[in-house]
Amino acid sequence: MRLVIKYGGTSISTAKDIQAVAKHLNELSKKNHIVVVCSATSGTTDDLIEISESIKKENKSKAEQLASKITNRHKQLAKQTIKKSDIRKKLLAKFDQDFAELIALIDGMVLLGEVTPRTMDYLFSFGERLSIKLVSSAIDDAGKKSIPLTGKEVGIVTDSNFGESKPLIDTTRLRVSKTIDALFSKKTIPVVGGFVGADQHGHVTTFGRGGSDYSATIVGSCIKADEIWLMSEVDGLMTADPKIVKNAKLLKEVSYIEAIEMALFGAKQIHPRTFEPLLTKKIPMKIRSSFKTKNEGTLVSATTSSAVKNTVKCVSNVRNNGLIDVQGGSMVGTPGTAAKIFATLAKAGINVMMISQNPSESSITIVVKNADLDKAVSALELELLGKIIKKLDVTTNVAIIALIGSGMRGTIGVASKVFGAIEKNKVNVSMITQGSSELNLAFVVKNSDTNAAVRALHDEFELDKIN
Ligand SMILES: Nc1ncnc2c1ncn2[C@@H]1O[C@H](COP(=O)(O)OP(=O)(O)O)[C@@H](O)[C@H]1O
Ligand SMILES: N[C@@H](CC(=O)OP(=O)(O)O)C(=O)O
Repeated sequence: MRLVIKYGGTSISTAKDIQAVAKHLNELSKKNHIVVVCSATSGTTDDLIEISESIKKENKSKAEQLASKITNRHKQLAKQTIKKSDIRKKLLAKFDQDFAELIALIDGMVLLGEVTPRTMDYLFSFGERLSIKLVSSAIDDAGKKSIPLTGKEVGIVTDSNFGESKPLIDTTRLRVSKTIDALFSKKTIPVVGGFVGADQHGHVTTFGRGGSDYSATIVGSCIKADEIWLMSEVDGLMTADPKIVKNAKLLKEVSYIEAIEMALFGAKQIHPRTFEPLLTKKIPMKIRSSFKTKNEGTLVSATTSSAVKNTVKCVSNVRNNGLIDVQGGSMVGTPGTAAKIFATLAKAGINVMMISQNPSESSITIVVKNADLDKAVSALELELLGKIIKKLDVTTNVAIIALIGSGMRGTIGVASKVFGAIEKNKVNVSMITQGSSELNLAFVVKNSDTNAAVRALHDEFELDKIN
């Protein structure tokens, strides 16, 4: 089989885990052609983001401090993970080159006072540059031939939308399949850095947070993989975040459309575009535990043969959003109002997570990420306030709670069950929507009510008894 196996940061953050991953890959490579895709080690991308924040605040010493934290963590991991001294020495020497470049980059950014989306993507790419070398060296150490490749080196070509790029899929397919086929014929295991690509001019780009999942499916579709596995600390897709609901159950099978809804509403922090490359080729994906390798995890495919007849399969949540209530008398019966609002937000590059319009048409409520709130409000204020909009009310720190499951389609009484359970828990709901496909029912609560709402719904729909 041709397999693409992606490891999240949580699977490659201790020497013991990296050694276990290398051993597992060694076994798998005896019968399969494998491509490994790695995220940065846990916390590294967050540290790199903090470096960019420190540079913006002209705090160079904080940025350098964070860079040495990353350096020390990786050197320590290299020393603990790699047993053969020649492999370890080579790895440490390569790390030294990367660290020198990271410090030079910080110097340059501070000197120019330049923290543009392009320089940020270049900075953020260091996490995966380091992790692929570590994992590839561990595979060599375990006795197999391997090579680390950044997204750019493997041939992932994207547009120049830094921070949220998309692949130019035909160019990417040509380049990636050529690189990987050549390595397969030399029995070398490619370890590809997730999250990162490069535009047509060779400038490093990223896919946005969680983007390594997307890298795995892009590579998988380019090489016509038989299966793609996403390995992480959890057993698979669960009926709710196991960190919130202790008795959350593993979902054995879900369809692509259900998985897309789950990703959009925060389940397992999967990148929302992850499933796109799989839809036409119908490549099955498994979401599995990197620690319990015998477990099958969750199968995500075009159809589910599953016996799971539950109306609802998952209660997911996305915290840290902002709610904007757009009001204005002249919006009533004025065609094109909603279009103008969304065009304004789209022009400002804002991703709208949820929308609802009050039946009297006098207000439209929009949910965006907290991080986009400032930009969204100022765009609406500049372009539309005093014209079609009379007033903007803003609430920060809200969470979206979503119930997901294709069985909800046409099922009567789901909403009343939901709001009955929520009311019993004294949680206040500020906005409700149902997707036209009836695959989800989503509503907004205060961040601080998230756990109570998720647990109440998990109990109400008896998801701990899902089969
Ligand atoms: N429905 C869900 N099923 C499984 N995990 C979930 C779900 N919702 C949230 N999670 C969380 O997703 C996390 C795993 O995703 P992620 O952090 O992306 O892993 P990695 O970095 O290893 O790829 C877990 O820590 C888990 O708490
Ligand atoms: N390192 C990137 C990409 C990624 O996908 O990470 P993870 O698989 O650990 O969520 C991030 O933190 O966003």
